[in-house]
Amino acid sequence: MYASYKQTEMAKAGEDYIFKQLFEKETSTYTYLLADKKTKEAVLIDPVHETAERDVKVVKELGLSLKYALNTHMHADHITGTGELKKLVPSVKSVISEASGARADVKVKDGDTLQFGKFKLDCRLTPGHTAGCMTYVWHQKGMVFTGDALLIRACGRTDFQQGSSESLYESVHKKIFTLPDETLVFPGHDYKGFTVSTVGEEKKHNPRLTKTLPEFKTLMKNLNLPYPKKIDASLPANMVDGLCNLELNEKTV
Ligand SMILES: N[C@@H](CCC(=O)N[C@@H](CSS)C(=O)NCC(=O)O)C(=O)O
Repeated sequence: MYASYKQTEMAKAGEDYIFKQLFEKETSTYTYLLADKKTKEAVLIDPVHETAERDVKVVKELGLSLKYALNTHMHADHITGTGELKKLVPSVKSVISEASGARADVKVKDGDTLQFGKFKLDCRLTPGHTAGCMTYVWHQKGMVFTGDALLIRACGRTDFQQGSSESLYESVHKKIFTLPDETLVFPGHDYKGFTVSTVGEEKKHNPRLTKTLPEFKTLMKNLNLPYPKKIDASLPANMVDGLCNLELNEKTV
């Protein structure tokens, strides 16, 4: 039984935070908005270029101040919205892992934290889908944003961008499955209509990650997925925050 989106929405009512799961239909991508209700500081995780204006509208309607726009990794299927967001809200800082090799205002490493209001996101490097995949853990609210490392009842493919099924298996088992079972899992995509899972559910029912490592490696080798339709445009654009002409203030935290 899945923890439902409604349940997540209900959990926030009357509390100290805002959480929204937003969807981009063409590439089935989830963008997440998290905010401190009191200080109004907010972050977006995995915004998409085409829906950046929608995201800014929501941020403004809720009276929030967008501090960071985070990428979990260098996406191959869509252009990130972080560059477009920086145009619309110039104070926003884009974030990606240092290991991704991509440009951003803030480059994070394993163990770094990102603060918004009284809240913190813990950065956990989870390579495998790409070498620079970062999972963001919101311990205070028992949520984890897994990007494409762990999908609901699936996981990210490992056949390009320095993908490695062995690394992915280790990343998920050591960095995600070690979180408390009740932790809500919010992935970067869903292609089947799922919105949220839990660590406990995925540990028990994920048809890929419950296999042994040799079985997992064989399974991943034989996925035979077609390349994402937008890969040729996405990879070069995402090296530079989704745009080619932005001033970036690169730094590490
Ligand atoms: N058809 C989509 C791409 C679908 C795809 O390959 N998704 C990736 C994540 S985005 S690179 C993936 O890892 N999928 C795993 C799976 O099991 O589906 C498109 O053309 O954009």
